[in-house]
Amino acid sequence: MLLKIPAPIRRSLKRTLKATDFWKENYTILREFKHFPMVAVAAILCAIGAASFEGFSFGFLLAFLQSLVNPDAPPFQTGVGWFDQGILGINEPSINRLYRVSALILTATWIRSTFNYLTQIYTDLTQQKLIDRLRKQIFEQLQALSLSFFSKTHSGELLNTLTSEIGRLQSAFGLLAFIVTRSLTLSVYVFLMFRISWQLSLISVALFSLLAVALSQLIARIREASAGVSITNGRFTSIAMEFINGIRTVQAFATQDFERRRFYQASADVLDASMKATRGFALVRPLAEGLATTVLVGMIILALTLFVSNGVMQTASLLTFLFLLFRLVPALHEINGSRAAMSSYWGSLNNIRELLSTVNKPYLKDGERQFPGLQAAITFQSVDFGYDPQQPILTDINLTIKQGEMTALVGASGAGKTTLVDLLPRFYDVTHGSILIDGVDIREFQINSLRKRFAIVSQDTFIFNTSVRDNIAYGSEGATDDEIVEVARLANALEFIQEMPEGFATRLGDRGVRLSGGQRQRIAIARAILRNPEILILDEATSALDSISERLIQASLEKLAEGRTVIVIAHRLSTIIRADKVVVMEQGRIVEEGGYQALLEQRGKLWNYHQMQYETGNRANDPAIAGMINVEP
Ligand SMILES: Nc1ncnc2c1ncn2[C@@H]1O[C@H](COP(=O)(O)OP(=O)(O)OP(=O)(O)O)[C@@H](O)[C@H]1O
Repeated sequence: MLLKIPAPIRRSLKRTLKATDFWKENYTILREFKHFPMVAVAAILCAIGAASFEGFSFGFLLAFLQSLVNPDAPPFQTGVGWFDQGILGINEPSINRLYRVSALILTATWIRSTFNYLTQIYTDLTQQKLIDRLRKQIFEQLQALSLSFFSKTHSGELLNTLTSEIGRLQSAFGLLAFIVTRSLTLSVYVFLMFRISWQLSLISVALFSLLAVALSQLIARIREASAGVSITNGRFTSIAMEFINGIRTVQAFATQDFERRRFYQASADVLDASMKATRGFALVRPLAEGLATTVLVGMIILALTLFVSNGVMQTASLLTFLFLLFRLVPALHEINGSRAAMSSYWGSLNNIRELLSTVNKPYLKDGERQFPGLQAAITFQSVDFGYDPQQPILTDINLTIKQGEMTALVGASGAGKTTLVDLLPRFYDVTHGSILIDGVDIREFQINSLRKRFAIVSQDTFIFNTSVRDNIAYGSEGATDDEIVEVARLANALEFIQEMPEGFATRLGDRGVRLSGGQRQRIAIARAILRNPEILILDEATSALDSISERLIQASLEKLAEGRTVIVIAHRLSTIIRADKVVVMEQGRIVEEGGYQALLEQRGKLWNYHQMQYETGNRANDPAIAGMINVEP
């Protein structure tokens, strides 16, 4: 009959096994070692070297003690003739042998120290290389993910993973390396102890194994608590980032108290979670020390009464055994302490693993074909799309955008205009239907070859914290200074750039805080002009400009648009009067389509928008609009 293990013990065993199933769980991270195997192998070899020489020095210590305690006893021998004769000098007087052994102990100790030094160097190198690989892996992962991942994930949490969590993982790896090297030394101690007295060694190993199992329970708890530390840290970074990035809004809305409460709460949550992990962690060392000392004292008494008093063991052997045991106990403490500390990083490990995992994440599948350029037309065929597939944003979109024409999208805020144009450079893929370029589904093209033909000027231009020059040249490597000045002039940005303290070399600060909204937009327009795109998307490109700048830029945009395919989204109808086709959208559907003039004459949706802008006087004085209004209401 099979022995039935009681449920609580079974649970506890399972938990212990889980707590030690380190390799399986961390495969995503550990597989990175394959990129620098030699460094890792060198670290392990040096650790083995250090442990071996530690063993030699103890072996010689035994010989030393024997010669010291009992000079008349037969000399210590290894059994290797040349070594015993030439190095240990077994035929020499005992005092000479003592000198020789002392020299050997010293030599072994120095070699061990050299190996220890090399182990440290190679371990650090392995650690740095691992962290470097992981950072790059995360970067590649973030590059590969579709934008929908970013709309669902807090940027603060991602930043926390990429910086703090990676830092914590670095510490965890340092501890792992320490555990491996110490374990090697430990195994040498155990080997020597078995050589001296297998009975005493068996008892020691059994007692210390029990101690390790008892601690595993505690360590499993620390791991659970550390998940809380990672979560609260992520939330805290998110809130801190929002507070810093949104400081203008916070001050404008006088919400300092609200922000303070949020910030303080997030900080207190980190404190609570950290303390929960620390309470378990702090218990490990005293508990391990108390138990180990009890074992140690018990062993000494046991050895004295059972083995030495009846001559089973020599005093020199007992002394060496105890010396080894005294070295073993702190090494065990260090290993246990490191195991516990490593568990407190488990949450970070989990976090990084989670981010690197490819399961349940939105990716855009790259196509095979090189995009040859637009020849005839882009066609939307029964396209449906939703950021969340259950919630459609675009429904049954059928639209043809002809090469070389200007197509304007008009509609109320939230109608889905930006969403529609975002599908073209494949920021997102359609949920149903397809988008064809000259009859080929855009999913068949290599994403980057497609995106290189586009330039997008949008409502929220991102300005990098580099010089004006580099911001304009972003994405157009190799642009000359003359070209950059020329596009700045075309975008009506030259004047304000030249007035800046260092002209084109002026750094623009985080997110371009040194620029006005209109200036930012002009930089974006210059960037787009420089790209010389085949397909130009203008999403409220001139919305932040005053009417004089707008008209000036409108002229340059029109020049830029010549011979290109342009898709323009604009609330101000004056900017799309010259469009070849106007598409009116409402609630994710196309409700009207045709030439501007023809649509006005139909007196449909566009007419309503036109009327609203005209009647409210919004653009009443706009000569372009005034010129257009040749249809009586
Ligand atoms: N990243 C996103 N994740 C989820 N929903 C989104 C996202 N971006 C936009 N939406 C939603 O999609 C709908 C259409 O938004 P979209 O920006 O396409 O409208 P729009 O017509 O361009 O509006 P506007 O003229 O104000 O720019 C809105 O209801 C919006 O809330």
